[in-house]
Amino acid sequence: MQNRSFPMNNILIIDNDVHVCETIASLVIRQKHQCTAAHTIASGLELLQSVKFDLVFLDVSLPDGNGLTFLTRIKESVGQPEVIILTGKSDVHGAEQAIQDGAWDFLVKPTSIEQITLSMKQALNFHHYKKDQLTSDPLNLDRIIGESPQMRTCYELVADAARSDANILINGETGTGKELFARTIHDNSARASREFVVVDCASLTETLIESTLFGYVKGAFTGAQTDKKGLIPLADKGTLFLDEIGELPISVQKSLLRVLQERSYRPVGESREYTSDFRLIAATNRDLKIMAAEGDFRQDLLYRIHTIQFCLPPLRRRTGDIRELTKFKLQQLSEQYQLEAKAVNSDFYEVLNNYDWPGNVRQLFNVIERAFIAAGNSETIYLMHLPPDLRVSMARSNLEKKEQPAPAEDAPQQGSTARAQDAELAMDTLPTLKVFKDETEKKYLEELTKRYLDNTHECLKISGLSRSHFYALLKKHNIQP
Ligand SMILES: Nc1ncnc2c1ncn2[C@@H]1O[C@H](COP(=O)(O)OP(=O)(O)OP(=O)(O)O)[C@@H](O)[C@H]1O
Repeated sequence: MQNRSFPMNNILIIDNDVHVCETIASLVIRQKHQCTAAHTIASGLELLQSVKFDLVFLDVSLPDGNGLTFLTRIKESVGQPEVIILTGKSDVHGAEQAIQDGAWDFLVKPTSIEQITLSMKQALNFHHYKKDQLTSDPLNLDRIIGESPQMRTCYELVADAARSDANILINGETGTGKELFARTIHDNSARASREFVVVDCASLTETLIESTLFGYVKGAFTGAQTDKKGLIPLADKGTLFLDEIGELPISVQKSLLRVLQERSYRPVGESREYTSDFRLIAATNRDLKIMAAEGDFRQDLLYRIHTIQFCLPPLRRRTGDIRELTKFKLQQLSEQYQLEAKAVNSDFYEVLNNYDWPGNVRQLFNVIERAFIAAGNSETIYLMHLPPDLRVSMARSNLEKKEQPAPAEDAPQQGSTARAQDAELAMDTLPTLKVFKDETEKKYLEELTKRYLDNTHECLKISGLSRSHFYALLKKHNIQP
């Protein structure tokens, strides 16, 4: 990104500390920008409704509320400004979370003048760069639904990713759209006319890796009755998508690293080496940094795959998108089943918004489809058309939310599971988090496969897992499907 100077920008400071406002205002004016201060959230929001701001400095502890809770509304206001959070030491965790939700930066008070100036310049550069890009070369995001600020931040990264040839790592819980985003990057890139090749890393074993990735020639081994092209040559001039890279056995990671470094391969049974010019996108729902620290993922492979990295937000953190996603799915279903469009009863969305959606968009779409089918010829979908198991867990989760203080945003579970975990956590010696997570995951899968014996389809629907991820987990925990 070039460091350009821009005509006068319009900057808003929302902070109840008059001294902070004056310091920032004098800086802003020295840079020949225009500045306004508001000392409460309410007065700041009122200004944002009618005036186009390019940048907002936002305090966290304001007299009428926590500034972070208004981040979304601020980013959605008319000027779609960048936001720099001003925070005290005690709010740093929340501020870090805000960065994931689309804030540009956070500054811990007291902050140096240099730091404020640098952050402001970078945010304004980015703001104008983004606007230029949007007008010059719009992205095709036809298949992706969502206008929440979190999603808009992801679209900006998609734009960067599509214009570059850098390796990309997409993080996100199951069903958040990692594959959809990977395809969208490919479709918007210079490689769009070539193949998008999906490699299911969960199924790559040591014995399969070479033949799957590189292909083989006839007679290379028993059963090789014809030549077979591997996935790496298929991806030549296109994109290689490594799905669920966190499930890749450590023994296989070294071979993969070599291919990624050299971009060359030799089909099994061939003597010649070939090269393949592919662009790499990897996806995972696991924290590869933690895995690398624990020795479960190669550090060198991690460096290799994450030149650009972004994290897709879970649905529960962008409930504002649920309505559009539901409408999109209903429209798709009425075309698929050739039925009249169905409307949704008014309290339907409220219930959907209050649920935690562990399986994210995939789970939401499955639930909508089940409700659509259950509604039969009815023109309206009512709450009673939602799957009973989901209604029970939604009701339970609603009740518990009312009874308990709100859990931390990234608390992994809720409801009865959380209670069971609470009991386990009462033990004298705590296990490592990894051991605890693994044990809980195993118990969940054992219960799931016990309840829905022989019904993989149902297991996938309930858990919100993809088929390959489900089987990878069964393999990991040695559970018979
Ligand atoms: N923002 C979105 N707009 C429209 N559809 C979406 C969106 N996000 C996800 N989906 C849909 O949800 C389903 C799951 O998406 P996808 O397979 O890309 O998720 P994933 O993160 O790769 O899941 P997993 O980790 O389990 O493989 C797909 O049908 C996809 O089209």
